[in-house]
Amino acid sequence: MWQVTVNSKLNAMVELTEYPTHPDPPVAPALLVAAVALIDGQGHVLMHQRPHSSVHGGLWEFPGGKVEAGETPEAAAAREMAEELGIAIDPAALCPVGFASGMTVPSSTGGSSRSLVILLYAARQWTGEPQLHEGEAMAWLDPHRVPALAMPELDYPLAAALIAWVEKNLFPPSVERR
Ligand SMILES: Nc1nc2c([nH]c(=O)n2[C@H]2C[C@H](O)[C@@H](COP(=O)(O)OP(=O)(O)OP(=O)(O)O)O2)c(=O)[nH]1
Repeated sequence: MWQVTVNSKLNAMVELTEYPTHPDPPVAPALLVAAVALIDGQGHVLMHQRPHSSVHGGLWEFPGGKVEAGETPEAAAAREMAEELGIAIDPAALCPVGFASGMTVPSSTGGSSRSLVILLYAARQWTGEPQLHEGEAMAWLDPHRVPALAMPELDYPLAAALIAWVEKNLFPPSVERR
């Protein structure tokens, strides 16, 4: 009788271990976004207003976008600068400033929310004059004014990281001022 009880408990444990009856739902990998704080000779940062038709439409952001499969975040940031602003930027000239992590807002077409990580880089060297290709507007601002903008939630910690970064003048000496 004792043996039978032990065996049935063991069987139950094996069953629980090998055949979970309530598996966790699959979790989509985090969406990785690379964004850039372009800093001009006056120490102003370029902020970009998202297209009204997009997620967070009309809010201000650091220009950038999703890292695509097979791309490094730096290469993605450089590609987005060309697509959104028409400037060429050397991925090696991007300096990491900080990151923010949260969840995406569900899309208006019904997509569900997923994990989102935004990497913020700073740059003060690029080729060409930034022009508006996709957004509603752009503006050069003292970084201390950025937190007063209407932005997606994750941009507030990114703005705080940028302010701390510029106050400490953390650009490596090799990255020359524009
Ligand atoms: N680029 C950028 N995206 C941001 C910021 N803050 C923030 O929450 N996001 C979110 C909005 C989106 O969920 C996601 C980036 O999407 P995106 O629409 O800019 O990316 P993308 O250019 O690759 O867009 P698409 O080609 O898929 O249309 O990150 C920010 O400061 N810059």
